Amino acid sequence: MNKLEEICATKRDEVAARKQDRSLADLEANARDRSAPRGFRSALARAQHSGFGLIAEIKKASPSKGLIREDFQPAAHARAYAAGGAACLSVLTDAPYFQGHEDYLVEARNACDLAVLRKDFMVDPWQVVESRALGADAILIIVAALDDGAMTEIESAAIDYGMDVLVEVHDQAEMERAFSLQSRLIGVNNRDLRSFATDLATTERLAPLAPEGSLLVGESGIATRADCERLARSGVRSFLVGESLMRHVDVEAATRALIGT
Ligand SMILES: O=P(O)(O)OC[C@@H](O)[C@@H](O)c1c[nH]c2ccccc12
Repeated sequence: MNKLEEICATKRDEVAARKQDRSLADLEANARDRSAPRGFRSALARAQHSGFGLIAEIKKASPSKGLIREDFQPAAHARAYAAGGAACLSVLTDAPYFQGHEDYLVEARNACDLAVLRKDFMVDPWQVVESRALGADAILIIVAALDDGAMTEIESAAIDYGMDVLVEVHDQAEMERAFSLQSRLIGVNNRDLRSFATDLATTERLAPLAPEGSLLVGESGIATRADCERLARSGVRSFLVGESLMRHVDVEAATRALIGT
């Protein structure tokens, strides 16, 4: 079993346990009661029209690096990212591998007016309803983690709630599978979730293979403005950045230095 399969197996158990505590009807009522999602894709499109679109990630720890940030304060990080010019946020909610929590998403979203992606491993449409009930504006679909049927079902649930979907691919075969989805918001993960090796050339190689009209996001291993400029040369003007920003003492200044003009 590779790491991604292991994470997804753990997630399936977690979701089965959560389903015991929270009825779908209650979650649905909660999700429907919320005001409309904040536009995630539209915020990126706007930002990358005149500069770079940044999805700034709130990430406490990762399986490959362990604890990234000691003084972890989701609300303060969210405000610093917003002040530094991020277009949207991503918040890790997976606990076993990333030390994330749903509360971090709620705290971050309440602290600013940016649209927020729930960064977790979606294996069941039930999690989409849960995500909307928490307030998430967008979800992630990791193509490598799902078969075509599950991928489509999860996407349909998100569209049903008016949420945006970031479709994550890591190789050509996954990019080809992404064509069968409706979302044209495609993230190319430079990190191989099976080995955790990171290479920015992944985005350069896959960007030209994306469906017509896609908004592309370069994900993982991006640390400097030069990295953003490098990826922009292959037509990618939006980025998902976590660790390198989280490690700075002054997160707002680091955000501005990464994408500011
Ligand atoms: O911290 P980095 O190297 O800037 O990467 C951010 C983000 O791309 C990464 O956290 C990520 C990309 N896809 C994922 C899927 C699950 C968990 C995490 C991720």
